[in-house]
Amino acid sequence: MPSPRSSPSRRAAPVPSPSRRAAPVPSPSCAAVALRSLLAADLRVSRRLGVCAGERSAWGSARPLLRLLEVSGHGVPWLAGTLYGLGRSESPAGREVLLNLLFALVLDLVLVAVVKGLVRRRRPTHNKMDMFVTISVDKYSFPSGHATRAAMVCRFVLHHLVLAIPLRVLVVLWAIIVGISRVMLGRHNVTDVAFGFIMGYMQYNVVKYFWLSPLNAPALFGAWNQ
Ligand SMILES: CC(C)=CCC/C(C)=C/CC/C(C)=C/COP(=O)(O)O
Repeated sequence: MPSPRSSPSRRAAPVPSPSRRAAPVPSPSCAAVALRSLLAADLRVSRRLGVCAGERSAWGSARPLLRLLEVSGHGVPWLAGTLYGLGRSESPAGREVLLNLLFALVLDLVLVAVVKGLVRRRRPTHNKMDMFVTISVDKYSFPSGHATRAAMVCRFVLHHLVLAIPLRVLVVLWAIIVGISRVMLGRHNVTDVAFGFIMGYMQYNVVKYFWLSPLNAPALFGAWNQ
């Protein structure tokens, strides 16, 4: 007669030899716990604020307006507008500013793509991926490219265009609203936008440091000014 199989519960547990005992699991550091709590709160708050994430969301009827704002901070219209301005500009000073704006916009696209590719944070699950023209890294959400561009362009415009105070206020408001709309549309979490604003603000410092002028890039301007 075959002998009955012993059930797993009846089997004697193997006793690990002292040398093979599992190493104690280190408890997470305070910083790791704080970061995890911040990210959990970020997800919770961002989901609540995503009131225009879909047509059926609480403020779904405002979605077309926010999508218009999305286009206003998108890379394509900014690049196209700057190239168009460069082609039409007749003053050397205007060309210098526009050439540096072009440099700033390309720098922004590259830096955002690098950080998105390194961090690889997925967009919020409530986001509907119906964005106007995206590149592969745009499946990731950290940082918000719209927030970096809005903050950088805002600083650029305030430094290089002579504008009346109401217009200056409007430029700042536009940048802030573009950032907020990213969370309302469900495209981003709050931390993506907050970091995007900081990164865009600092990117302008890079543009200022490497400012292209006829003195440091004579070949670039010489060909043009002939
Ligand atoms: C010439 C060339 C490669 C242009 C690329 C312009 C382009 C597709 C930019 C992407 C803009 C975009 C969808 C950024 C994503 O913004 P988030 O705020 O959603 O991160």
